[in-house]
Amino acid sequence: MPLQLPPALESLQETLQSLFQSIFQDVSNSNSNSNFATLATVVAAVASTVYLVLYRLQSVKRHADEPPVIAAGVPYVGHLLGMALWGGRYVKGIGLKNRDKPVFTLPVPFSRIYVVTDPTLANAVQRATKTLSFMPLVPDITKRVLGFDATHDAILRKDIDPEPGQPKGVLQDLHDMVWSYLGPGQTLTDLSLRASRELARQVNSYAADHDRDPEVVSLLVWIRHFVAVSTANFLYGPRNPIALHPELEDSFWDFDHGLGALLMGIFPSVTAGKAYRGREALAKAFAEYLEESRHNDDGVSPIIRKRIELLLQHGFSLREASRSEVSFLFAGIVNTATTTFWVVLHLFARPDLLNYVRAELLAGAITELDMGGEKPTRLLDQEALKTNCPTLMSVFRESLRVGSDFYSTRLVKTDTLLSGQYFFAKDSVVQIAGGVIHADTGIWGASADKFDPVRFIKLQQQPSSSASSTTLTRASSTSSSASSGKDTENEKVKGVHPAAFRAFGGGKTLCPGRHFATHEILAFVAMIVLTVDLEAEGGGKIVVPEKEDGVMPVHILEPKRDVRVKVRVRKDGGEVVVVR
Ligand code: HEM
Repeated sequence: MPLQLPPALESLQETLQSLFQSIFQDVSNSNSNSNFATLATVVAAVASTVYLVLYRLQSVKRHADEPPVIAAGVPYVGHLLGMALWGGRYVKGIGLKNRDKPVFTLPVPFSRIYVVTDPTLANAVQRATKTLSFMPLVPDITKRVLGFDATHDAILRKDIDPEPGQPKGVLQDLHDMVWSYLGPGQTLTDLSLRASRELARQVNSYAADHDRDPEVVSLLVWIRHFVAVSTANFLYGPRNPIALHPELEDSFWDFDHGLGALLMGIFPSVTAGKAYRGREALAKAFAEYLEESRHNDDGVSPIIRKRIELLLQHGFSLREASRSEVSFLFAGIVNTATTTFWVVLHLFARPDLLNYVRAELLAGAITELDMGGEKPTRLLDQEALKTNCPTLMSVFRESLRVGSDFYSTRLVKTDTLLSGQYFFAKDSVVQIAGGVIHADTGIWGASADKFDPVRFIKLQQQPSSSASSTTLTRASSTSSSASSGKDTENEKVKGVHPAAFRAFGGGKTLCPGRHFATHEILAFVAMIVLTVDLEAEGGGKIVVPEKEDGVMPVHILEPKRDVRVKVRVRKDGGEVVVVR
C-alpha cells in the first residue's frame, strides 16, 4: 500500500516536480554558460527529492502490525535531535498530540523507539519479561554514566538477564538483594527508623542553631543538603565520603545535573566536564572508603556491606566497586530530595492546606511531651504517618504524579507481538511514557494538568477515578487499605489503573526503595512542617513554579526557577524524636 504523505508535503512534492520540468527546459534552452542560479536550483531540487524519499522511507512500517509511525521532520535523526534539544518534553509533546494512539513508533537511525502511553499496554510491556527487558541496556548506560573500565564492563555483561534457574550475573544478584532488603520486613523498618532519626538529628540541630535567627535559602538546596548528608550517614556510616569531605556534596550535584550529557557519551571529560569531574571525585573518595574498610564500621547499613560482598564475589575490585556505590548513593538521595522539595513547597504555598496537615499530624502521629523546657518535645510515630495522615499522603502522591515524567525503558530481545496486536522489532527500544500517562484526563479526570492536593483521598473514597473538585474534605483518620495491611504507598492506588502511577516505574524495574522512600519523605516533611515556617523571600505568597521538563527525566523533575524562602523556627514545638 503506498504511503500517505501529509498534505503539506504532497503539495511540496508537486511543486518540486513542476520545478524540475522547468529546470530541465531551462538547462536545455541555455546555449552556453549554464548559469549558477539554475545549478543551485537543481541542487535544491535534488536535495528536496532525497528529503522526500527519506521522509517516506522512515515512515515505512517494518511489519503490518507495527504501531503507527510518527515521522520526524528531519528524517531518521529528527526525533533524536528533538530529544537532545528538548529532553523529555519532546516525546511527551508527541504523546499528548497523539492521545488516540496507545502506542506509536518513532523511527531513528537503524532502529525504532516504541512509545507506550496507555496503562493497559504498559502493563503488558511489564509482563513480557522474556522478550522485553531493561537489563541488556544497563551496561551501556552504566559505562557512560559511571565510567566502568573494560574488565568490569565485561563482568556486568556476564549472565546479565537470566531465566529462572540460570546462573545470575552481578546485576541480577544486586537487584534481588536490594529487593529483599528493602521489601516490607525488619530490615526495612530498621533502615527507615535510622533514616528518620538521622534526619531528625539534622532538623533539630538546625532549629537549635537558627532559633532566633531566620535565614533566606533556596528551598531545593536547603532540603537536598539535609537529605544528602543524612543519607550518606545512615547508609555509609559516620566516616562516609561526604562526612569526611563536605565539598563532595557539590560534586554529587554536579554529577546529577550532568547525567544527560554523560549519557550522550561524547568525550564526557570535555562535553560533560563538571559532571565527569564530580563523578571521579566521588569515585575516588568511595575507593578510599572501601580500601580503608570503612564499610565495616559500626553504623554502616547491612545493605551496603551486602552490596560490597556481592560485587567482590563477582570479581569486582574494591576500587571499581566504588563506582557502583556512587550509583547507589544517587538512588538514595536524588528522588527523595526533589520529592520532599515539591511536597514542602505545595504545602507552604497553600496556608489552609498547611494548617490542615499540621493538625492532622498533631492528632494522628505526634505525642507531645512536656519535658519542663520552653517547648514540648514531639514524639513522631512514623508508622502512623501513612495510616493517620491521609492528606499528607495524598499531597505526597500528587507531588510524585505531577513531578514525574519518567520513561520506563526496555530493549526488544526478539520480535514480539504485544497483546497479540502490536509488533515490536528485535533490537528496538520500548519506552513507557510516564509523563503522558500522568497527564491523561481519561485516567485522572479533567483536572489532570492541575495539582490537586486531595486527589488521592478522593480516589481512595470513590470506586471510580472521577476526581474533579479540589475541596478539602476530612478523610477518616485511619485509611482502610492501610489498616488491612495492603500496599499503600505505591502503584496500587484504589480507583487508578495499577500501571498508571509511574513515579516508581513498574514491573521488574519497579523502584525497590519506594517503601523506604515513602517512610523517609513523610517523616522528613512532618519534621519540617512542625519545626519551621516558610515565607516568600520578598514577602507575599509562596508561588509554585513549573517543573523544568526540558531535560532527560532521569528522576523527579526540578523546578524551572529557584524558590527562595525565609526559614523561621516555630515557637510552638521543640525537638522531634522518632519513636517508631
Ligand atoms: C521518591 C523517591 C523515589 C522515587 C520517585 C524513585 C523512583 C525510581 C524509579 C522511577 C526507578 C526506575 C524504575 C524503572 O526503570 O522502571 C527507580 C529504581 C531504583 N530505585 Fe528508586 N526512587 C525513589 C527512592 C529510592 C530510594 C530512597 C532508594 C534506595 C535507598 C531507591 C533505590 C532504587 C534502586 C536500587 C533502583 C534500581 C532498581 C533496579 O533496576 O534494580 N529509590 N527508582
